[in-house]
Amino acid sequence: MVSPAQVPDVVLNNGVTVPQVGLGVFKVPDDATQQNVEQALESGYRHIDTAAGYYNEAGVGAALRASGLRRDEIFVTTKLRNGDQGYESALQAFEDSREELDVEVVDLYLVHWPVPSKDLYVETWRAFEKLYADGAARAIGVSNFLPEHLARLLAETDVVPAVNQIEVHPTYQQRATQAATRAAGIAVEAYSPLGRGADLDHPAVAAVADAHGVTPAQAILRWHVQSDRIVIPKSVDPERLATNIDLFGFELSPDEVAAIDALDSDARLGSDPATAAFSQYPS
Ligand SMILES: NC(=O)C1=CN([C@@H]2O[C@H](COP(=O)(O)OP(=O)(O)OC[C@H]3O[C@@H](n4cnc5c(N)ncnc54)[C@H](OP(=O)(O)O)[C@@H]3O)[C@@H](O)[C@H]2O)C=CC1
Ligand SMILES: O=C(O)C(=O)[C@@H](O)[C@H](O)C(=O)CO
Repeated sequence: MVSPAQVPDVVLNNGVTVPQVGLGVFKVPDDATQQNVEQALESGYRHIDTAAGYYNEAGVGAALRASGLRRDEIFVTTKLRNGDQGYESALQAFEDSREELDVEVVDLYLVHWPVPSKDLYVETWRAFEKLYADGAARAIGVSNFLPEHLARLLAETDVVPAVNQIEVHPTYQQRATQAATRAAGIAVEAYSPLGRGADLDHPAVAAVADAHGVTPAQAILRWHVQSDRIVIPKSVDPERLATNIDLFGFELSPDEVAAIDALDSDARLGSDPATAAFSQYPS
């Protein structure tokens, strides 16, 4: 087990701190989520990333209650479903998430996707600003926001997002979006940080992993950590779960970081934020 104290905190632009490595639970069925999160907490994780659209917030909440840890020892992120964008509907959806999670306060609440075709993300952000002002969310942020979406939010609203959670892995690095995010003082959080497993077999990754006697996943996750990104790998395998956070006993050289940087090849795995418009309600 990694001691939670070994995992560095990232200080967000409002002073709230978040453990740099967290557990993502996308695609973990609700009835398996409690066990997954409990195992993660035992392995040293203190940061969990879920979403209303993952339909497993209740499992996360059950693990929080069963853990015996104080609520303020675990950082919980959840996200607004695309179909709930809009001022009143976002406020109601937040209440629903709070109930599912069984928490008073959400640590980080994200607008899951911009859905520009609906043109509701500015109005939605106003609701997020209210939740933040009320203290119901300790930090508010966005996900899948491209530079143009960030620019509009910055121009038309008051609270600068604390986080932009975007797809980043060795073969898809979104450098322009990372740069625009950081330029606005917003932390970059990498989702699908292992390329959903697809980047693990790359020979350049294997070479770095072999040099340090670690797994390819550890090599990639250490690359994220040294590149100042918050990172939220998913694993339901207890051994992989444990090693994915065991990143603080080795360090990549600048050449090794550069070797992984060089794998960028525009290999997006997820949806395109410029056009994605799915509602995230079960069909
Ligand atoms: N905001 C957004 O739009 C999005 C957010 N996310 C968030 O990011 C999180 C992580 O992204 P995700 O897409 O799940 O992909 P990841 O890059 O985290 O990859 C997960 C896959 O890699 C496997 N894996 C994990 N660790 C290892 C390891 N050490 N060795 C070999 N295989 C491994 C997992 O299998 P196994 O479980 O069997 O170990 C799973 O198949 C999500 O769970 C979610 O919280 C993800 C997508 C979009
Ligand atoms: O995992 C997420 O957080 C996502 O938003 C997406 O992966 C989404 O749910 C999806 O699968 C779109 O194709």
